[in-house]
Amino acid sequence: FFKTQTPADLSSPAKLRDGETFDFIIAGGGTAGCVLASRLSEVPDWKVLLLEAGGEEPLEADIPAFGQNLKLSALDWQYWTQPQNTSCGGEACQWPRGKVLGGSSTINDMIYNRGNRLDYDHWSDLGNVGWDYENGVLPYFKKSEDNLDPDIARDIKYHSVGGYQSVGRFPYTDENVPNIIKGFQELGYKRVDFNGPHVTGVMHLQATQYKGERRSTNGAYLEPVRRLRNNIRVITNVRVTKILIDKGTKVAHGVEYVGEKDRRFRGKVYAKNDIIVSSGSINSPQLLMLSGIGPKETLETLNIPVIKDLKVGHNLHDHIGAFAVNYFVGNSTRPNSSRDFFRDATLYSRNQRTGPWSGIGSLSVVAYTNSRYANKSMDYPDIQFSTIPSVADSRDSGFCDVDVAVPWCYYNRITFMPAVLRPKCRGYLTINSSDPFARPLIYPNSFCDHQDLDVISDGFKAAVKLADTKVFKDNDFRLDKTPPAGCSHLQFGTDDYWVCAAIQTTHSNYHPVGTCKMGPPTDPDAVVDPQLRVYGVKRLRVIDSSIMPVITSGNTNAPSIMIGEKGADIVKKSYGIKL
Ligand SMILES: Cc1cc2nc3c(=O)[nH]c(=O)nc-3n(C[C@H](O)[C@H](O)[C@H](O)COP(=O)(O)OP(=O)(O)OC[C@H]3O[C@@H](n4cnc5c(N)ncnc54)[C@H](O)[C@@H]3O)c2cc1C
Repeated sequence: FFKTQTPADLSSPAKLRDGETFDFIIAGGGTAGCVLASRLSEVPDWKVLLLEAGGEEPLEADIPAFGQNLKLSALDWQYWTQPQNTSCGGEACQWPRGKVLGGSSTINDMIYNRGNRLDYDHWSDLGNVGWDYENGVLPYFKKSEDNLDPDIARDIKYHSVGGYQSVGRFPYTDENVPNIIKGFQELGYKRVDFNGPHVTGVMHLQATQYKGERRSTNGAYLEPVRRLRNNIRVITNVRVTKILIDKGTKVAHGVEYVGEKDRRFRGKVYAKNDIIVSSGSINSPQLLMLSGIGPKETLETLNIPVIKDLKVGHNLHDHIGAFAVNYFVGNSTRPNSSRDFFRDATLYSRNQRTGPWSGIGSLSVVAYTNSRYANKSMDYPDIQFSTIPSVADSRDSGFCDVDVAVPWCYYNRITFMPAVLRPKCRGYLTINSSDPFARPLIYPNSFCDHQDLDVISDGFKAAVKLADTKVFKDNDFRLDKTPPAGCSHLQFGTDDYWVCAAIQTTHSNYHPVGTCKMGPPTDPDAVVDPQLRVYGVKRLRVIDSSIMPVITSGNTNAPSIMIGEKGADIVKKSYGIKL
């Protein structure tokens, strides 16, 4: 599935000539990289090169319900963590990352969530001048946004129309979605727009989509401009393997690249202005380390000459969830026959992107609540629920003979997955080879601190309460009390049971951040300053999700778009461009 690429895409590296010079080089065409390429190329005098290891975005990635099939496909770097005994039952956890134009915004679940205003005020309090909510980041969320839902867009303090990134509710909603929302409401959750003034509560979420099709940042920012502007070059299937930095002056002046499919294809390109690393939270730190920027001990062991000793790869954290609370759904949305399936295919393809394929099933609901540690008076919840659809018995799914996952829209079970929004634990990632094609080693250290287990346990308990609501009973949502492997000796619902279930069924929310931490000069762990410049190296910046000093309290795609937007203005300003 998703293995095909066009001949033009595969031959893209040949369009790059060894030794060429540009004004800016961006390493990585993901969420932030596409935003940057689009915004920097607004300056007609600047020649911008975007290098992306993956290929062009395939049409299949546009279908919302098919998101599950993108994981472990050729569009995914297919990372796995190192096994640790406090998570994923002691096994490696799956950490997908987009390897395609648009990066993770091309394979993600499209949930549009900016996080909490207090997250950004905290960044600012840490010394990151200019990154507070009201004046520092809200203007950039709004600059990017083209909100399609009039009931949300009318709140012009928080929302806007006319930006590159379309945001709105999916055209299709199945009958379970309003019932799930009602269930949360019965428990006292308020209906909110969590991208607006109030966060704690439940929302029929908005997504990075346009009329039933995914809008990655490639589709939103790059596609509309790349063929109209002759000062932007986009090269796919090329991996940046090293940043070229003068050892004496410590000035970054170019990059080495290697063809992703044909490694004989290689060369160097140069930048008159900045090199911008936008390779994401796993690959950005890897690229810096390969280039001599990182922990001295690591680099010396691998005989990589040290340019700058920095805590690259540290401060790794993510929203950690677990699959411990599942409900069978009375109103199964599975197709009864192949005829139903083809009806849905026709609705989607011929009927202007309508029908079940134009949505993501129960995943359209997000709710926020507080654990015992959160201050309830602050509207700063520390638990987020995702409502993940699945087929209870995939052998009975009608898809068993096909090598694809069941689309999100067909399900008879929902996992109410709480995620720890502000984890105490920090992990790290490192390299054990100077080969740029070797995989970095990821140590998330999830649930290393008991407080994180307490928070998720409070989330499980809150999710179980839904079973008592009238709407869940009336609609035959049945709590599945089957214990996860390794927990059957414990009584369902006890504290020990929840701790066991968290460790056995750990699930990343796919939001790793923090590995090239932004911080003031006084922060010994900082890799970039608040202008996103790498400490100790000139003309080198990191602009992507890896710079977050502390993870935002929500999904991380919208914040990565904001970082791209704000980063572009920071760069423009530093070169005297009037904004
Ligand atoms: C499966 C999945 C589901 C998710 N669901 C959601 C969701 O619903 N909502 C949400 O808000 N967030 C979601 N996220 C998280 C969100 O998408 C990411 O936080 C965000 O996309 C990160 O943006 P980025 O620019 O930092 O990195 P990325 O978007 O990952 O971009 C990095 C890019 O750099 C390229 N690259 C890497 N190394 C090199 C190299 N050496 N040379 C050249 N190119 C390179 C990569 O191929 C990639 O295109 C999800 C993520 C995943 C993986």
